[in-house]
Amino acid sequence: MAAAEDRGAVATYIPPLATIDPSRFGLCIVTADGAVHAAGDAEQAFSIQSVSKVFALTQALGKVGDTLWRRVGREPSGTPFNSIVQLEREQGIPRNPFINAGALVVADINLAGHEPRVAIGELLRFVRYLADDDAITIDEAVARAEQATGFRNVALANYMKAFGNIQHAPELTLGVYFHQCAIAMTCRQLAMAGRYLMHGGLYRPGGARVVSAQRARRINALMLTCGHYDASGDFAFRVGLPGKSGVGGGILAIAPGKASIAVWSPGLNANGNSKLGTLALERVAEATGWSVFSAA
Ligand SMILES: NC(=O)CC[C@H](N)C(=O)O
Repeated sequence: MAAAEDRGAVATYIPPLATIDPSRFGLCIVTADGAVHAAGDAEQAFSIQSVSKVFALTQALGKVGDTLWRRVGREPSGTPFNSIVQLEREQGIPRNPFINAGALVVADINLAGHEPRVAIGELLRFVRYLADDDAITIDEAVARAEQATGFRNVALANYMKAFGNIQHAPELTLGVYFHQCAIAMTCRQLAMAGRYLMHGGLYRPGGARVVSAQRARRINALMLTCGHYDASGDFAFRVGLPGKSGVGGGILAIAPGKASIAVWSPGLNANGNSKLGTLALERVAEATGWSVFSAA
């Protein structure tokens, strides 16, 4: 197949991300039988950014169950990841847990009256467990940079606080959010961490239950409909898999019952999703027939 020339542009609004080499590309596929297929820079750690919203949502649902949906919607937003416009009309209830506003409410739920480091530590332990890898860390430089430059997120948190949908001091909730975005993982670690979503909520076939089958199904549904913001429709059209992107250039995609796939290429398209990563997933889905809309 032809090599893709245009890799998109790296995110520059978070300064450390601006320095990442756009020519990097990694792919890892963990299939249902546990086999791991890695290619390119699959062992290189990158900032998972908004991919963390999947794990944070799973953690928050574990804490408060379906009462979470009183504070966060389940509809695609049709707006960019950092948009504020719907919040005024919709009384501070974000459309879904994968736009920044929704992820901030999820972070507020995970904070649960503790110090931010408690919630962060809990999420990091959860991700390490899912990936079966204690080497996963948080990139403090990225977290600090987001804290220093994340004015839109500060605005979102304060705006929702005014509606009563942020319960802690906004700076504490933001601290949780910025640190979860700064988790660094390799494609291998990310694909491993996504296994519970391919196995109907199980750690591995016959293994421990991470979430109920219903919850895994619902998280996958949200990834399909909302995981790529205002490009979620296009991602479903081209790839046909539940997926969650991040501005670090990573995407986690799930083929239920078949595979957990992580791809990383730092160059982004206009919607802030990995350009080459999306193309790679499109080709993987085409070659394997894994689209959830396939007849097979
Ligand atoms: N889409 C993303 O990955 C955005 C995450 C980033 N930390 C932000 O809040 O802006």
